[in-house]
Amino acid sequence: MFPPRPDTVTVPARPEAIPIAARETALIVVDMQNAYASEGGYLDLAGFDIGGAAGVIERIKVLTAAARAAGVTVVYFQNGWDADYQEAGGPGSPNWWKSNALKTMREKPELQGKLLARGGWDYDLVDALTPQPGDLVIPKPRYSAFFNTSLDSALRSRGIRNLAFCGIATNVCVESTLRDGFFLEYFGILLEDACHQAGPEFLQQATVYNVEKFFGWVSTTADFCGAISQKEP
Ligand SMILES: NC(=O)N/C=C\C(=O)O
Repeated sequence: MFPPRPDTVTVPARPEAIPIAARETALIVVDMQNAYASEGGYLDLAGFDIGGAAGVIERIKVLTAAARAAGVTVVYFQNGWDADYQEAGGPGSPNWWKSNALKTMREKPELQGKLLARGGWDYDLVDALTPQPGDLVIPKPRYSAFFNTSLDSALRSRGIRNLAFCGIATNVCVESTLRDGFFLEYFGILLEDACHQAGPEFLQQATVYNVEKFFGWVSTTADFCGAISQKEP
């Protein structure tokens, strides 16, 4: 049990409820780009099932509205690189070997320049999730948003200590960023029904287990929105 704090609301979560203050909390919307959530985007073209994306978009709409109303900072990530893929790294980077977007473009040269390139449709956030004034949009070149980005400074300068995660993919960029946040002393909350995995369903369960047991807390859209909508005492 956390010691009681007078200025917090309590988010129902596993393994235990977690107290948060809205002004010390960010809703982290991971990579809700056409690449990850739209038919014809990178994940779809690379053969991943994006069937869960539509439901995730609907829940993120609810989360972002509740967060803004409660004074929780909304942060959108956009994953990808410059149009010439300099930032993706060449064969000297493990990213060049492991990125399924880069591999797909090497296998299908007609896609070259189309996947995850800044300025293109694949890189854009889905139309249904448009950042509003006051939201932050942070580009990121690797799975973890703490690497080579302004994220840590942006959070620390605002006094943010708690990160509630939604988006795609649970087992890649969501988990990578939540884990790195743990090492930087951020409290990570995975909103399990507002995330979707890249790959088989057991990967969603694996991340949920990892977070609940080792790296943070697991909650839901309804429980998080219910908690932040209460007035802090
Ligand atoms: N946003 C993500 O979780 N991305 C996963 C894979 C990739 O970007 O290749």
